[in-house]
Amino acid sequence: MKVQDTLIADVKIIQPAVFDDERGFFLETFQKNRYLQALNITEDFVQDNHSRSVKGVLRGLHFQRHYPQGKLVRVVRGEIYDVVVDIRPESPTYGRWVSASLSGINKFQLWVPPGLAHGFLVLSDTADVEYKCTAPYVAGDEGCLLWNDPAVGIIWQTDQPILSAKDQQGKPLAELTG
Ligand SMILES: Cc1cn([C@H]2C[C@H](O)[C@@H](COP(=O)(O)OP(=O)(O)O[C@H]3O[C@@H](C)C(=O)[C@@H](O)[C@H]3O)O2)c(=O)[nH]c1=O
Repeated sequence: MKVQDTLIADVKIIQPAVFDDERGFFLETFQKNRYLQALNITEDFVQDNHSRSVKGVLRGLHFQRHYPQGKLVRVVRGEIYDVVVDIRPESPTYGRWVSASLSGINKFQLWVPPGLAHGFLVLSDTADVEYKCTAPYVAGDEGCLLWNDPAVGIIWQTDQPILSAKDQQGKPLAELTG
């Protein structure tokens, strides 16, 4: 596998080794020792998630305040524009964002370290997204950064995404702390 750095030091794009043959393909989507070492992950994964969304859905930008989750994200079918925002006030890249195109075709993965905000826009007719988390979901601990906060300036590929009621109430970066 190849691990690509991004401008947020801890956020990595992973290109797994894919073995194609006449039957189809095979890949390892996680292997504990290799991934923990390559991504500098110190915690175990304790939860796996799967969501399906239709084209134009934007989920995010989510984080948990007291129980931050590291997330290893991949797309089984379809394509997403996956985005991470550094919301750690003490970080040298505070307020910066990075993106990656993840699809069932490229099989790329994105490592989102604990404490950052994560979200994605669905580019294909539907997208099945699976991700491993280093901490369990804690309802009520969730925070939501406003997807189009001008202070962050994410370049999305739509200006009218389909949002949940919760995600329409996301907060600007400046209001997340305190
Ligand atoms: C995230 C989550 C949701 N749920 C429930 C709560 C709710 O009834 C329903 C849908 O929840 P949400 O609308 O929060 O789902 P969703 O918008 O897909 O939330 C996810 O978005 C992406 C971008 C992330 O990074 C994830 O960590 C998570 O926050 O599923 C769980 O039971 N466990 C979970 O881990």
